[in-house]
Amino acid sequence: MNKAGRTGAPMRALGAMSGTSLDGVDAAVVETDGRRILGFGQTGYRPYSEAERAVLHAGLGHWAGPAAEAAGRVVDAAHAALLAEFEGVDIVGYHGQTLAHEPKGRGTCQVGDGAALAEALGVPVVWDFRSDDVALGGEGAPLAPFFHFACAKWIGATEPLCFLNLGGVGNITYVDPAFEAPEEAGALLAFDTGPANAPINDLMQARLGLAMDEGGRLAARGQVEEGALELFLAEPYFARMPPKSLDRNDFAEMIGLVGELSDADAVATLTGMCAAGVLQGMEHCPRPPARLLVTGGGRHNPVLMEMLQVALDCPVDPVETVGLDGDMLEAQAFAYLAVRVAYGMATSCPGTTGVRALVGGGVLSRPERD
Ligand SMILES: Nc1ncnc2c1ncn2[C@@H]1O[C@H](COP(=O)(O)OP(=O)(O)OP(=O)(O)O)[C@@H](O)[C@H]1O
Ligand SMILES: CC(=O)N[C@H]1[C@@H]2OC[C@@H](O2)[C@@H](O)[C@@H]1O[C@H](C)C(=O)O
Repeated sequence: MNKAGRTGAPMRALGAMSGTSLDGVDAAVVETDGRRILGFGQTGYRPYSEAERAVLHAGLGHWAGPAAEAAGRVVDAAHAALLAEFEGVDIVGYHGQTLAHEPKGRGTCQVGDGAALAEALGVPVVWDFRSDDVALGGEGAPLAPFFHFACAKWIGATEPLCFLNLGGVGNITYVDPAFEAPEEAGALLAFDTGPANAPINDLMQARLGLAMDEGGRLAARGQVEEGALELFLAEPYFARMPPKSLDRNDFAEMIGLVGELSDADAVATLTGMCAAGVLQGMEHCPRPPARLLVTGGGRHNPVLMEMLQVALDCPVDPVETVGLDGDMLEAQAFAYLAVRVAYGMATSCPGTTGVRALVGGGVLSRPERD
């Protein structure tokens, strides 16, 4: 930890994310003063075993109780093992695993014990990033947008652009880099676009015993079923104005919409639904973005990328095109956000989560022996 705790002093922050795909833990170092990105550092990945993934799956939708506690133990152990490989870290941002998310209802639930991780690593840990935002009337997600703003500055963007994350769920951030700071009104607009890879993975698993549609190869052989796509787009979520957010399984019944289709047509249609949600969402951008930069595993799916590119006037590229790491952007985001929390800076605002005021969410736990 930066012992002085002086706002503005650069820190070496380590962020860790266990995403909705339940594939594993990503970890990455960012050097930052909480405003600017000063550099990127070491990255790491620790996949969950089949048995661990089953425990996490069983925990989805649970807010407490044995299933949630078992998931928490898996998440804590995987993070403790992976993060111990990193040296010279001042602070850790520990997102944990979202088990349930109902911002306008029961709240939001990420398992992972930051206080225990701080003890295990001997480093201060920021965790429980989303609860304060939800308590203040926000969606609690997405939280990466403040980091996307810093990324836009880092790549020297001068025109408005969008970052699109295609994980289990999709989320988009419109950034206007003409603003000085992310919390200024108009600098950011962000929201979840709809389901992304989660329904594709779930269908591949259920029908073929495969984890994903690798390279979009099955979707490439199928046709999008327009009737199912229309029913999907009639979901009230798409008519709602942003900001708005989703739980991983909010659209689980979509698999039913493609239940009668062949494997190839079903996966093509789910892929089309993911793209359609993004395209629908982009209509909310205050100005047409100069480009769409795609992060998350969906950028490896050429069928999905092509569906976006043919429908949009601006270039659609993976974030690697501008020197960013699309496998690590979310982990880097929570490294960056941890420093902001430690310095008492905002991590969300009305444009990103719909919260009424600026919020600096997150709990800071220091180890006893710090
Ligand atoms: N080569 C590939 N071809 C097709 N799809 C891929 C490929 N690689 C990854 N994916 C998809 O991306 C998913 C992983 O994406 P990612 O790691 O961004 O998700 P996540 O971070 O867990 O989710 P979220 O951002 O919603 O929390 C995989 O489960 C798979 O569906
Ligand atoms: C509640 C929750 O965990 N939401 C995740 C999820 O995964 C993608 C999308 O839905 C996004 O809203 C969010 O994660 C990213 C990291 C975020 O908060 O920006």
